Amino acid sequence: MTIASPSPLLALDRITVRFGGLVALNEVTMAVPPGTVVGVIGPNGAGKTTLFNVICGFVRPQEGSLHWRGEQLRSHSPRELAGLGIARTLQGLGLFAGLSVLENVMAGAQRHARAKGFATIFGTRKAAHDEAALTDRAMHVLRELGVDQHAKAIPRMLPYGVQKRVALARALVAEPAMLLLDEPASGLSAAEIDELAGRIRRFTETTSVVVVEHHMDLVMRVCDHIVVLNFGELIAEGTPAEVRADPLVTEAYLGADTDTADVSGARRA
Ligand SMILES: Nc1ncnc2c1ncn2[C@@H]1O[C@H](COP(=O)(O)OP(=O)(O)OP(=O)(O)O)[C@@H](O)[C@H]1O
Repeated sequence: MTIASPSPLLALDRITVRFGGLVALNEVTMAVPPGTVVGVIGPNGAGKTTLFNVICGFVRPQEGSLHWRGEQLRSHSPRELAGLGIARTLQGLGLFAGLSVLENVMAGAQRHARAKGFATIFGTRKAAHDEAALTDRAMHVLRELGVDQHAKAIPRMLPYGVQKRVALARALVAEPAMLLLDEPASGLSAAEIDELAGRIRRFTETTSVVVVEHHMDLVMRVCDHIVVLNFGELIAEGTPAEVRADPLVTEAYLGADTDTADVSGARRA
């Protein structure tokens, strides 16, 4: 498969974002075909988060266009993502502190239900039925991610890796056509990253995934296609093997001050 496959779910065409005089993204073009994992990588300040925010509708590009399922998104907002079939996890976990794990995940499902127009009217028999269905669905996703035993817990009392899975469950419960993951590996142990890699590959049975990630090992293992940004420019793209072999990519990472500068994809101890 190549990125030029017909009918991508999401297509970005020459997206340019400027913050004052700074060009955070310069004519970046990329596509996300159905059933694929697309990675966005690049050194610090390359424009990854800005790209993620453009897709989410947090940042409006000055130039260029986005198409979702062939239709142009002119001024979508983050609130409209669920209705489009897009779910996201953010760098911060973004879990509701006062809600249990199950309630957090149900909040994700309710956002989806509202977006689909199944408004819940509390106190009716239908509402009780909807509530039960949402609970079932939320429990099912928690079970799939191996954290259902924590359903009644308050998230902050749980290990960070478990909280990350809860945040993932909250995104997945909406049954998105596309899942946006911002640094899903950050703060996880090597064993947890292994598990996450397997899980992301399994997601492609039902959803496309866009992953913005510093952790090179994860990106190289899970992505079908990788887009490399540097100073807002798309400097390389291709399969993990192509990106790994691209001298421009190595050059961009040289001097990068993080331990993620190794683009060989070799696992670090
Ligand atoms: N709201 C903003 N206002 C001004 N400049 C911004 C804003 N957001 C990002 N930038 C700048 O745009 C450039 C790209 O930033 P961005 O956060 O997208 O990079 P990144 O690749 O996600 O970096 P990192 O890996 O460090 O998170 C940087 O120079 C950053 O300082």
